[in-house]
Amino acid sequence: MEPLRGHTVVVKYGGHAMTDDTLRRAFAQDVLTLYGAGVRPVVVHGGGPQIAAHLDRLGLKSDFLDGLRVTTPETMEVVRMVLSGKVQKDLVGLLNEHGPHAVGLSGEDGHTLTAVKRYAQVGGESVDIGLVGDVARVNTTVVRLLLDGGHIPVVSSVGRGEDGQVYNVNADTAAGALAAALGTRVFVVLTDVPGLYADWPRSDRVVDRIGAGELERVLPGLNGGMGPKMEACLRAVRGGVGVARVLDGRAPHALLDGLVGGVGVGVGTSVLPDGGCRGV
Ligand SMILES: Nc1ncnc2c1ncn2[C@@H]1O[C@H](COP(=O)(O)OP(=O)(O)O)[C@@H](O)[C@H]1O
Ligand SMILES: CC(=O)N[C@@H](CCC(=O)OP(=O)(O)O)C(=O)O
Repeated sequence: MEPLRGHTVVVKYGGHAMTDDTLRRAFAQDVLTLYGAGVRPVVVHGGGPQIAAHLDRLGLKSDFLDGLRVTTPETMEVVRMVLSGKVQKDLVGLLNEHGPHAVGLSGEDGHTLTAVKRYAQVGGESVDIGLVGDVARVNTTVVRLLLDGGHIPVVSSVGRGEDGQVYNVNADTAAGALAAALGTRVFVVLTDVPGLYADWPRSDRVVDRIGAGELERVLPGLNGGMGPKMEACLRAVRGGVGVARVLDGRAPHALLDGLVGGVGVGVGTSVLPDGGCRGV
């Protein structure tokens, strides 16, 4: 952990690690261990399954295109409520069981994430998927204020457009953009697979490490949730992040084990910047 002392680490928290109670607690412990060791964690959380469950309860259907949820104004209300009002608050509560460490904010707050409408790319065509946003700009003022005040920022991936509209931003995208804006040494993405499969679905061999140039070449061929995830990693390392690590959040303490183990020890997939690894 020593190489990370005093450094900011952005962690995208999602997948199974978020729905299983034992894994949730292990994740919170890991974040607090990092914090206790002088690392400055920032958590950006997902919540796709929780949004789906709530939409279902309300009898609203939702589809995904290009790994992104088609978001009507009605869906957007649910996304905002579930992410900022439920998932974020539950996580902050868990992190604050032993002290007033974590503070929740949405990308809307303090113009942290300025969003711009994003279209899905399907078969070479741009398709309108409603109120889905990409991150056009990040304002790190509030996140830095919280970090400098000794807090753990917990950020929901909802953005505000310059048109005043609220946008649903994929959480991987939001996390990668925030990591790049903060210029962190490491960006960690917890997910439900061991890493990037080299030849999915034909094989489940995991890519140990991949350079930004190579990732850029394979990115258009990635589908499902892996597209936005790897795009976020690419954006992070191209934006100055030292290394992006995709780790299997189904393993308890994946975050701490991954960071302590370091790059290239067969844990998950590491995305390296063009000039080589500058992180752990
Ligand atoms: N090349 C690939 N490598 C790994 N997973 C892939 C790949 N292509 C598609 N996938 C799918 O992407 C999923 C991960 O994305 P997603 O479900 O959005 O994760 P999360 O919930 O962690 O954000 C995997 O469970 C897998 O089914
Ligand atoms: C545009 C878009 O797809 N937004 C996502 C936001 C939440 C998210 O990304 O959650 P996970 O990380 O758990 O998938 C959604 O509506 O599901």
